[in-house]
Amino acid sequence: MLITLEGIDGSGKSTLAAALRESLADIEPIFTREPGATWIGDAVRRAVAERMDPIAEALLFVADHAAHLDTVVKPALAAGRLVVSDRYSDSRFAYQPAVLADALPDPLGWLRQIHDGWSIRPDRTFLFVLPVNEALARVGTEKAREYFEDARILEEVQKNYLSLAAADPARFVLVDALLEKEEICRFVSDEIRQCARSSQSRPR
Ligand SMILES: Nc1ncnc2c1ncn2[C@@H]1O[C@H](COP(=O)(O)OP(=O)(O)OP(=O)(O)O)[C@@H](O)[C@H]1O
Ligand SMILES: Cc1cn([C@H]2C[C@H](O)[C@@H](COP(=O)(O)O)O2)c(=O)[nH]c1=O
Repeated sequence: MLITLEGIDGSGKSTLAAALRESLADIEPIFTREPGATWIGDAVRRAVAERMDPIAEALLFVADHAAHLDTVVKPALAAGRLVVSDRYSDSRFAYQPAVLADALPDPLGWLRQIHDGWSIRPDRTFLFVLPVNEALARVGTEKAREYFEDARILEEVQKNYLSLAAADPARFVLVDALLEKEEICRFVSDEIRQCARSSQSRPR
């Protein structure tokens, strides 16, 4: 089973992933992330840091996804493991249209087409939702900000995420990211366990 965690920068995904390592230890999930599960992830981070052309940047994110599926996700699913990915294809569908609007007539359509036929659809996606100003306050100003960590871009990204969730309510579960970390972890752990039980009892 494939679980993904999505949401704007600073919404609490990595914090939850760390907490799930303990709360789901008995079912031994594989924890992974995009970008960064492969060396292509390093190239993506460089592209973001250098503000590369948005089409080149989008294609690097897609290349990272393909390598991530090949080296981590597919082998783990084939072995019957639960996979939890901190960011996945919905990050592309929410972020890249916010920076590709001037480059392409239909960025989301283009991105969906590129993923068609080979990507794997998650079984459940937890979407962390919180006000952009709170997310930016959490990210802080100590480290140099990536260009995505900007109020205007993140407002657009969050709007895109909410549209994706509205179009696919059977897959998306909205998480109130303003709740206490412990409460979020309890809620998501329970949902994942429930989802794992129902996928085991479903006829194959
Ligand atoms: N529920 C919460 N309440 C208050 N603060 C939180 C909560 N969850 C996470 N934080 C804090 O917010 C900051 C950002 O959290 P985190 O790094 O988990 O976000 P993220 O979604 O993984 O961000 P990014 O996508 O930029 O990597 C951290 O300092 C973390 O301790
Ligand atoms: C997978 C993916 C990520 N991004 C953006 C989102 C973040 O601003 C950065 C890096 O991710 P991190 O969780 O902060 O480490 O990249 C994106 O624009 N498109 C994607 O597909």
